[in-house]
Amino acid sequence: MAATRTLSHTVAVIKINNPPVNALSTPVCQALIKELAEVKKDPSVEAIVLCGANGKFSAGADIREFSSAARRTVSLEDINAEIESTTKPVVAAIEGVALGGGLELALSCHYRVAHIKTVMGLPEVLIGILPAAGGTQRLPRLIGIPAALDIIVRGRHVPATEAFQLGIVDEVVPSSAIAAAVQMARKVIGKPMDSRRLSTNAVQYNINVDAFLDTALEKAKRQFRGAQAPLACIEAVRASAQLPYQRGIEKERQLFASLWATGQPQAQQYAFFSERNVGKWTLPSGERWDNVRPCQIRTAAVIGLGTMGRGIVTSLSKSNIPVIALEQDTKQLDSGKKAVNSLLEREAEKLKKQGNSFAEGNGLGSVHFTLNFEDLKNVDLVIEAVYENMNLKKDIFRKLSSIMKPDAFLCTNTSGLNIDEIASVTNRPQLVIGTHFFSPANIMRLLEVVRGRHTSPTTIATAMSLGKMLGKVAVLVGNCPLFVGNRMLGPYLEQANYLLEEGYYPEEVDQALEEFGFAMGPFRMMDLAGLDVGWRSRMEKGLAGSGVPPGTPARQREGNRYCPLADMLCELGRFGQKSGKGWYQYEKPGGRHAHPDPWVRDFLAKYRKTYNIKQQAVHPEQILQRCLYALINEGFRVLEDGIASGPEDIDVIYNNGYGWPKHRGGPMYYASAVGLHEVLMVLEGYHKANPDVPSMKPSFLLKKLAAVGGPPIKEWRTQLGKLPNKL
Ligand SMILES: CCCCCCCC/C=C\C=C\CC(=O)SCCNC(=O)CCNC(=O)[C@H](O)C(C)(C)COP(=O)(O)OP(=O)(O)OC[C@H]1O[C@@H](n2cnc3c(N)ncnc32)[C@H](O)[C@@H]1OP(=O)(O)O
Repeated sequence: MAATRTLSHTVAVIKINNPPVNALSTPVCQALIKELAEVKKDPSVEAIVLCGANGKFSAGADIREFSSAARRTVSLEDINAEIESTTKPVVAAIEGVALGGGLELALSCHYRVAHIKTVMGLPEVLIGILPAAGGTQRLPRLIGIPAALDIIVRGRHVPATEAFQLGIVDEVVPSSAIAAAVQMARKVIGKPMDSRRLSTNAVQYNINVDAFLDTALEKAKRQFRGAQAPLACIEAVRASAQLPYQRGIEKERQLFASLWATGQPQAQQYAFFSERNVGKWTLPSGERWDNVRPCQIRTAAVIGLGTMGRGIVTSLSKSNIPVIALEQDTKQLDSGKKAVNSLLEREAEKLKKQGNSFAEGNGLGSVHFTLNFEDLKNVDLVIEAVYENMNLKKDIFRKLSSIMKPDAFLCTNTSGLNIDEIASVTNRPQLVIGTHFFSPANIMRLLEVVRGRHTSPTTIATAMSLGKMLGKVAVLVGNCPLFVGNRMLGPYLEQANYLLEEGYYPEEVDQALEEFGFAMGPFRMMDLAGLDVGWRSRMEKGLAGSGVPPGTPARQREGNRYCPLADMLCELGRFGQKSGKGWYQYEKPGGRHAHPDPWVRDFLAKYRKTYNIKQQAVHPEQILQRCLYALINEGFRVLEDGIASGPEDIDVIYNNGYGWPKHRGGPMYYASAVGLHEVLMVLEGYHKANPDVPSMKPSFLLKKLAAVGGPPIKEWRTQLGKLPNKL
């Protein structure tokens, strides 16, 4: 039953029932219409309470229906209008979540009562659309333009206490919201309701709305880089102030239709479901997320309090897991402790602003700092987060192996080293796993969980469940050099470097990719990460520095093209932000504002002259194709090698760890949207002209998928089924 009805004295309680989140699917809407019609004409009913089953009001429209062949036959706004015009008072009893269409439904009720732990909001912008069931018109009428705009454009979840302060709900209760709503309904029977019908009110404001919204629009264009939904949200809110309600609704609908035509909602909704699907991992042996039980992690330890370790400690502590943080000497321990404390204070501040606080015994109090490995012996799980050096990591794992209790999980936060080699020095390779966090680890949502050859299904389940506890999106990947995200970054950065050789400047390449929607272009990103990191690794591999065999041409390694520009910068001490100079110049070492550097222009001009390279004209389209198709091609190789279980996994990794614009779905989704044939043609053309760049040789899988007509992304798995799976 999509909705049920009971009677409490003269109050009818209509309950939405559509597990797991009471989405307002077509059957739910039909049931609501039926129940409403019946209670309206039932003389024994004097008031109505609307609520959701299983402690959740509603997570809004059923997103799956948006793209399904069966188009909605019922408009949510028509139901809302029906509720609002009812002469019997309607009270929403909000528990758990009231999101999107769920909150819009509640806004059409005459009163709202919320349980104190509820969150509500209009998060449609995060799936590429705008609230299209009257939300953009009713919310500004209730709480004013600035507050409504903030909620709609950011799509943020508003806690019940804040919702009460803003006037979204009339009452917040610590116990049953349904019981409180029934009480309220009985109180308001017979009271005048005109002012409670939001659509009949005018928006109140004492600001210059146009100027305010124009500023918001400019800011959103900069902040959301090409995403259309935030801009449409602002225009819809403008309509609430300028137009009568009904015309505002028409505008809302028009904006929705234009957004849909951009293709961005489809990409963002694909990203939404991909994020949920990556948690449903399956191993070739048949073990899966739903048949392997994770172990409970009651205590954890982190080794190394550098940038990554500090973030990981904070993340664990924020999730109420007591942590032991270990460093090798007092100086590093003290500086790590100071940094962790300051991060935790910031987290506590954020929670305070949201009306929450750390529960007693959690947060700061749960971190114990130590120099002594023996202190770790009883924890359930340890995460090693020292710098990337195989010998150092092996030493630590040897030690852990002898100290830790036999069933403790040993995780390594490497960003690309071999998990099997690390596991090989332990007495429990089945309990060793890679947990690759992204910096800053207390903020970035991605966690690559890397399975080694001997890692057990229980260890995988535990690491994946830990990711969820930390509020991260955990993606299971196989063990290969650099895993998935960093491996794909290699060819992307390689092309960015080649573009500099050929005549482009760092700021031009960055600009093209930032306009595409990346949070940061490749050169800004390299400056932030530190150019010395890659340099050291290239030296270790004999590609740079004294390890290069004598007589090797400067722009060649092992017969292939090589760009030595980054090595040359490092030799000059230009390591990026940390040294105040890299691909850009900064106000000081550690400075964060990148300025184009005339020195770099001069350096590139001399370099081109030395190697007789003719400078080419700048084509932003070429920058995109070269960098993005190189990345995508490597993504296909990752799939071919069975390192990720599907294109969605890669897309989730890029959306959440590498600043890929979500409104473009992810690199593999983007390839399918551009057309696999088009991607293949560009790669083929480039590779024919540049056979010394092997990373641009079209992958077997791309060719195969293009040959069968470039099927939609959801059908790629049929081809993948025939390939090896290294998970
Ligand atoms: C031309 C096209 C025509 C289209 C016409 C449309 C007309 C438009 C009219 C009205 C528009 C209304 C706008 C909306 O309401 S859009 C929906 C807005 N709501 C959201 O964005 C909320 C999304 N959900 C969440 O944020 C979370 O799921 C949350 C509710 C907070 C619960 O989180 P959590 O407890 O972590 O659980 P999961 O995220 O794993 O979700 C559990 C399962 O539920 C599925 N789910 C969640 N929300 C929806 C939804 N709104 N519709 C469908 N399914 C949903 C989710 O996928 C999980 O499923 P599974 O277990 O199978 O993985």
